[in-house]
This record gives sequence, structure tokens and C-alpha cells, in this order.
Amino acid sequence: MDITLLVSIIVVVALLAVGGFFLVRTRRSVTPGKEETKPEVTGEPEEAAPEEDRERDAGTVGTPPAHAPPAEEAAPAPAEPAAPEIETPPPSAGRMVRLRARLARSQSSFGQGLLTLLSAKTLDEDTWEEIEDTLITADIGVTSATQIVENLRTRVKVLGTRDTEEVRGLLREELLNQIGADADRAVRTEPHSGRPAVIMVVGVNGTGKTTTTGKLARALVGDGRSVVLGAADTFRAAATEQLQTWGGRVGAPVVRKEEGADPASVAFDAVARGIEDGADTVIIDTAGRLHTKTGLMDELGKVKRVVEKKSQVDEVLLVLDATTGQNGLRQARVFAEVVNVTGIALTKLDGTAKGGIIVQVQRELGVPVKLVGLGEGPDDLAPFDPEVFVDAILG
Ligand SMILES: Nc1nc2c(ncn2[C@@H]2O[C@H](COP(=O)(O)OP(=O)(O)OP(=O)(O)O)[C@@H](O)[C@H]2O)c(=O)[nH]1
Repeated sequence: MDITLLVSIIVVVALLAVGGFFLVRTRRSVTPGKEETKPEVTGEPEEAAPEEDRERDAGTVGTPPAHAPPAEEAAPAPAEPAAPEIETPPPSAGRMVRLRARLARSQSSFGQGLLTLLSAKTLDEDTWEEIEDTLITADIGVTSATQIVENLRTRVKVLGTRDTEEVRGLLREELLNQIGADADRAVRTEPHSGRPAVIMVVGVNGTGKTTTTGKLARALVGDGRSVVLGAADTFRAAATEQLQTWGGRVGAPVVRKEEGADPASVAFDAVARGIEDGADTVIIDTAGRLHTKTGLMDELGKVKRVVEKKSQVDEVLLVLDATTGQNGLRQARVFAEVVNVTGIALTKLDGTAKGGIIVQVQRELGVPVKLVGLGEGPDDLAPFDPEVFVDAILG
């Protein structure tokens, strides 16, 4: 082979090899760059293909690109928040019967204990003492417990029998006597002289005032009444919100002011609003206050006096927590001195077996228990019915 031809072939092969090498390098150097910028489904594309745009508009392509407006911006302006749905609460009649099972759950152990003791073969001194202790443990109070035992002893002796049904009947009568089956327990909610009835709700912190105010408003609305609520617990902002929620659910207007406002002025305005609206009942929720704090108790007296410049106060409901026992009694005494309590709302009776507090608090204050709270549900407040109560105790 000609040397020139051989050299030419070598040069051509060398050129081809070098060219091929650069071609491969260039490709390699482009590919990773593309990989860095190319979006994955959730990445950021340089420019979306029209098809992709349509898909994105339809919301079918993953996360939107960072430079694209967020979905919320693109979406039409949100509609006005829907007005809360006004509920139609059930009427108050027969509530305690409906809640009897709950009452039986919390109170019947005490009733069953009494019945077992009374049905014992021999009713000796020790057994009678045990009966008295059982009554005292249920917070019925020593005076009432002694009276019940004395009466039962006499009647059992006279009757000469201890048939279970008869014993049950005797105990039922004695308990009803102590509770007072004939007391006037109606909450004064009726409008009069062209004005709404005015109810003030008072008590120490956490007893359930706001909840009871809300539940009572619901029950009244359920009975076909119109109600205005006064959020005079200006001390605790959450209480106003809580009351607003209760009112909103049943369409009852709530008169409120900023946190720390003068509670007397809120109460006054609420009554004025009630009169203006021709409402049936105005219920004023007041701040929880310790009965031991003179300043706070004076303030409560002032709230009542200021309201009375506008209208008489028909009902002062003292809310007592049934689980606090003797302490509740002490609170009741002090409140009664300051604001002339006319009725008691005994809450949380579902959480204690000490239902006997009803007897004691009425005896101490001479004021009837008018309402009982039997749970946290919106309709778990009932007008107090002594017979249903005693029957729940005795099972
Ligand atoms: N189990 C039960 N809980 C109740 C009852 N009544 C109220 N409560 C609960 O008691 C707690 C306190 O109720 P509120 O109404 O906030 O008490 P308040 O007296 O207004 O409280 P302050 O404004 O702090 O004085 C809440 O968790 C209520 O749900 C009842 O009858 N049974």
C-alpha cells in the first residue's frame, strides 16, 4: 500500500474518532442540565404546554407552579358566610322525665342502699343509724336526715310490716315531704305590664351560669317565647362568645360590650333592648364571683339596682354546682343576702350521687330549686320535678 494512502486513512480515522468523542461529550453535558430544570409533575415548568394549562385549570395536574397564582387567588371571591341555622329546640315540658335515666344513673345507688337497709330482717339501732348516715352522705343535711329516720321508725312500727313495696312507699313520701312537693317552682318568665320578664343568673365561677343561661333561653324559645340575652359577664371574654353562640343557635339577640365594660350598663341595655323589641324574657348572665370577695358581691348588687331603674327583676337564679356540696351551701347564703335569690338552678346533678343537696339548700335558704342541670348537652336542663326526682332515686 502506498504510504500516502495509508497516512490519509489514519488521518481520516483519527478525525472521525475525535469528532465522535466531542459529539458524545456535548450530548452528555446537555442532558444533566435538562434534568435539573425539567419539572416533575410537582416541579416548576419553564412554560406549560397548552394542553397542560387546560389540565391545570381543571385542577388535574399536581401542585401549581410557584409563579402561577395560587388556587385561592384564582378562585372566585368566597361567598358571604352562611347565617347560622336557627334551631328549633324541644319544649321544656316533660324534660325531667326524658332525663330520668340520667338521674337514676347518678342517684339510684343512694336510693337502693336505703331500700336494702329498710328491708333488712331486723331493723335494729345500728341499721337505723346506717340509714341516717346514708342520707347524710347524700348531702341531705343532718336535720332532714334525723327527721326522715324518726318518721320512718314510727311509721314502720305502726304499719307492722316491711313489705318492699310498702317500705318504698313510706320512704318516697318522706323524701317528698323533705323536698316539698307543693313548692312553687315556676321560673318567672312571663312578660307583664307590657314589659319582658327579667331574669338574672348569678353564682360563683364555673358553676355553669353561662351554660344555664343558654340552655334556659333554648328551652324558652322551644316553648314559643322570644328572648333577649345580656352578656354581663364582661370579665371573661369567652363567656360573651359562649353566650353569643347559644343565642345565635336559637335566634335570640345578645346584648354585649367590650371586655371589661361595666356589667351594670350591659344589663341595663339588655333590658332596654328587650323592652324595645317587645320580647317576652330578658336573661342576664353575670360574671362568676367568689362569695368571699366583698367588692365583687357589691358589684352584683349594683347590677341589680341599675337594672331595676329600667324594670323590676322577676327572678334571680342562683346557679349551684351539685358536686360542691357544703361549699355550695355557703355560697348560697352569701348570694341570697346580696341579691335576694328567688330560685336555684342546681347543675351537674348528673355527676354526683349527692342529690340530697336539694333538700339542704332549700331548707337553708327557703328558696326552691327550680331547674336542674343533668348534662352538658344543650337540652340537658329541666324544670325540677320532685316526684320524678324521688322516683329516679328509688329506682
Ligand atoms: N355535666 C354537666 N356539666 C355542666 C352542667 N352545667 C354546666 N356544665 C359544665 O360546666 C362547665 C362550666 O360552665 P360555664 O357555663 O362556663 O360556667 P360559668 O359559671 O358561666 O363560668 P364562669 O363564667 O367562669 O363563672 C362547662 O364545661 C359546662 O358544660 C351540667 O348540668 N352537667
